[in-house]
Amino acid sequence: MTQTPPLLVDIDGTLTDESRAIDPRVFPVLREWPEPVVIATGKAMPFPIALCEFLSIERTVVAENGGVVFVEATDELQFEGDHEASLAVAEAYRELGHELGFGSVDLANRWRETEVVVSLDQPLEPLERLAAEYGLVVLDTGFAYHVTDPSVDKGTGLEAVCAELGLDPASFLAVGDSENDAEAFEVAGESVAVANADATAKARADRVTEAGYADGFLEAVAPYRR
Ligand SMILES: O=C(O)COP(=O)(O)O
Ligand SMILES: [Mg+2]
Repeated sequence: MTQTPPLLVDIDGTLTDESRAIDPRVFPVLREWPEPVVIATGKAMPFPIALCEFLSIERTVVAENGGVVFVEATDELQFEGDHEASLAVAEAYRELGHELGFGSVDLANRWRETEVVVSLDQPLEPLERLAAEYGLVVLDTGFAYHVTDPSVDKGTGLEAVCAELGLDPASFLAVGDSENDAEAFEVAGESVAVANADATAKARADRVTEAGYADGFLEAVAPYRR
C-alpha cells in the first residue's frame, strides 16, 4: 500500500457524469480520504462549500478557478483576480447584442466574486477579443466559458491552500478533466486526467485514466484505497 497523498479534485467532468450529476460512489471516497481534500472548481464558492458541507468534510475550497480560496481550518478567505475587468467584458459583450446565456436569474454568475462565465452556446470569438482587451483570458472547461485573470488558476489556489495549511503542493495528487485543471496538474506532485479530459489537461497530466468521468476518478484513486 502506497502512502495516501493529500487530494485536489475537480468537480464537473471528474466527480460527475456528462450531465454534471455527481456520481454517489465518490462520496465515501471523499469522506474517508485520510489526508486533506481540496475541492478545486471553476464554479462559484457556494457549490464546493455545499458539497463539503453535505459530505461533512472540512471546507477547503478553491473556487472560480483560483479566484476564491477558502480554508476553514485557518478561517482564511482570499480573493484574487480582476472582477471589475470581467464585469466590464460581460457588459461590452452584452452591448454587442450577446447574452451570458444563463437566463435572467443566472445562477452561474449570481454568487461569482472574481470572474464571469458565459454559456457555451454563445459566440466565443467576440468574448475572447473583449477579454484580451481587458487583459483577461477565456477558459473553456467543457461546461462554460470562463472570463478569467490569467495570473490566477487552480495551481495558485492550491499554493494558497498549502501556505495556509503548511502543506507541500508537491505532495498532492490532483485529478481533473479540463484546461482549467492544467496549472494544478503542474503544481501537484502527481496529476491524473480522466479519460474524458480535453487535450490540454491530458497533455499536462502525468497519466490519463482508462475510464471517463467519475469512473476515471475512482480509477485514479484506486491505488490509495484500502
Ligand atoms: O464550472 C465549470 O465550468 C467547470 O467546473 P469544474 O472546474 O468543477 O470542472
Ligand atoms: Mg472539470
